[in-house]
This record gives sequence, structure tokens and C-alpha cells, in this order.
Amino acid sequence: MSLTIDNLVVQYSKQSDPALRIEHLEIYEGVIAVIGENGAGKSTLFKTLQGFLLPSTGAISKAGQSSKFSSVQVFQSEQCFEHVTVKEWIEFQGLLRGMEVSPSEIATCVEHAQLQGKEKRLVNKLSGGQQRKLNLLCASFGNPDLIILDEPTAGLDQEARKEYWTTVTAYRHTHSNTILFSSHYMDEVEENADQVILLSHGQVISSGSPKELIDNLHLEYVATVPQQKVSLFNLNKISYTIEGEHCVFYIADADGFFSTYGSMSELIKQGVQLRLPDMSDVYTLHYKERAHSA
Ligand SMILES: Nc1ncnc2c1ncn2[C@@H]1O[C@H](COP(=O)(O)OP(=O)(O)OP(=O)(O)O)[C@@H](O)[C@H]1O
Repeated sequence: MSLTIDNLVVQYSKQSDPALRIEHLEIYEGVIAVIGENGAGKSTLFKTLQGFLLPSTGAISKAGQSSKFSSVQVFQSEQCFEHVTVKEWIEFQGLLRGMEVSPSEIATCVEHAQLQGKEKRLVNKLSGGQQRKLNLLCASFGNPDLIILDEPTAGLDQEARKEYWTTVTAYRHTHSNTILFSSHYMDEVEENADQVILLSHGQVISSGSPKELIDNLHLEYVATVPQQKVSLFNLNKISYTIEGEHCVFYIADADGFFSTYGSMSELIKQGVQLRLPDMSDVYTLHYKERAHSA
């Protein structure tokens, strides 16, 4: 299911500036990332999509249809009740969505969350990653059009994050709900999102697939240069940001750069690290201290 947002304005009070102001946005079917700095409006968008906040103006509709859409936000792991077993927690989430979960649905849920044999375990004794996977699977009860995951992997280690996204990918093979998620981890955004929506100060500043957004940077390479080597370069002619002890150079014309400063292998010998641009650069160049432009 895809959604269309038109002329949307959301305010927390009549006197306050809009927390969200979206002229037009298509949210496509698939796995959609919403990114932005703190206060950009991600949670406000999620609350509005669930009907918890009413817009002052504008509308959100299923693309091409006047019918309403349904959405559910997945519980965070810290919202799991104490003294409730895995089975009871699944049943409870079903009841919240107006359905009685059948034994076979419980079994499927448990299997997909890789919790076989743990149905009687207290849910708060599961790891954070296990709880989040379980909650994701329970969100499909009632088959909502939209499933919202607010920073689903925040605080998880690399391994648990990977496992979480494996579960999401497997889930996507058997379900058609659109998944909307926020994240500050640009590697998982690049790997998992079909579309990325960039919010800043309540407005959409860009939207596209990770590849489109990276291509739009028009960069050939990104170089990380140790501070002590920076004097070898003419900073007036290079776009760069400063990251701790390093300078990060954004190279649009690789031939020109290498012919001026030395071949790739010569630069690597000097301690310069070269890589292709990725979503972390999309984030930096849209949000962090503005790049010093050449
Ligand atoms: N309950 C509220 N009352 C008044 N203003 C609010 C309220 N919640 C959020 N805001 C304001 O709305 C704007 C958007 O906030 P929102 O929480 O949607 O951002 P966010 O992108 O989710 O940020 P974070 O990454 O920190 O969660 C901010 O200016 C924030 O101060």
C-alpha cells in the first residue's frame, strides 16, 4: 500500500510553529526509512499516521483511493509487561488489535521470532533483540496497512541488529504491509530501505531510494585524511567536513584530485583512506555541520 500526503500541517498548539509541514509526499509500498536529526518531526509524523495527532490542515490517503488506512506502531522492548509469558504477551497484543490469536498463529509467531520452546518464559527475561522481533511479528495481527518501527534497533549490538533485519526481511517475504521505520544507523537504512524520507525542521528535504540519494551527491570518492596530512591539500578547492581527528574530503572529480595530489596508492601510503560514498555521507551532507564547499 502506498500513501499520499498533501498540504499537511501538524501543530502541538495553535500558538506554536508547525512541527510538521509537508506539501506533498508519496510514501511507497515496501520498507521506508524516515531519517532526520533530533526534533526533525519523525515521531510527529508517526503519531499523525496513527491518528494520535490531528493535522490542522491537509490529508493523508491511500494512494488513488479514498478509503482509510490502518496503522500500528510496534512496542519498544522496554514497553513489554513484567510477569507476562511470551504466549500471554502474544495473546495480549492480538486482543489489543481486536482479535483472538489462534494456537497456530501463536506457533507461527514463536517460530518466526526463533523462540520455540520459550512460550512460557517471562517476556522481560528475553533479550532486547528477541523482544523486538516478537513485537514486530505481533504487529501483523489484524493486517494493518502500515507498521511503524520507531528506532527498532537503537541500543542493540551489531549481531542483534543484523538478526533483527533478517527477521524483517523474512517477514516481508510473507506479508505485504508497508513498514515505516526511523533509524540513526545509516548502514541499516542503506541495506534495508526501499525509500528514504529525509526530514528537517518538520519538512521533507529529500526522498528517494538509498541509491538515488547517494547518486544525487555526485561524488566519486570519499577520503578520510588524518589531520597531520591535511596541509598537503588545498582546502579552498575541496569540499570537506571535520570528523574528530580526521578531515573527510568529498571528491566529485576523482581524475582531477588524483592528478593533483597523487595516485590512489600513493595517497593510501600517506594514511588516506578512500571509499565510495554511502548513506552516511547523505546524512552528513544534509544534517551535520555544513560541508565546507570548494
Ligand atoms: N508533546 C509536544 N508538545 C509540544 N511540542 C512537541 C511535542 N512533541 C514534539 N514537539 C516538538 O515538535 C518538533 C518535532 O518533534 P519530534 O518529536 O516529532 O521529532 P523527532 O524527529 O521524533 O525527534 P527525536 O529524534 O529526538 O525523537 C520538535 O520541535 C519538538 O520540540
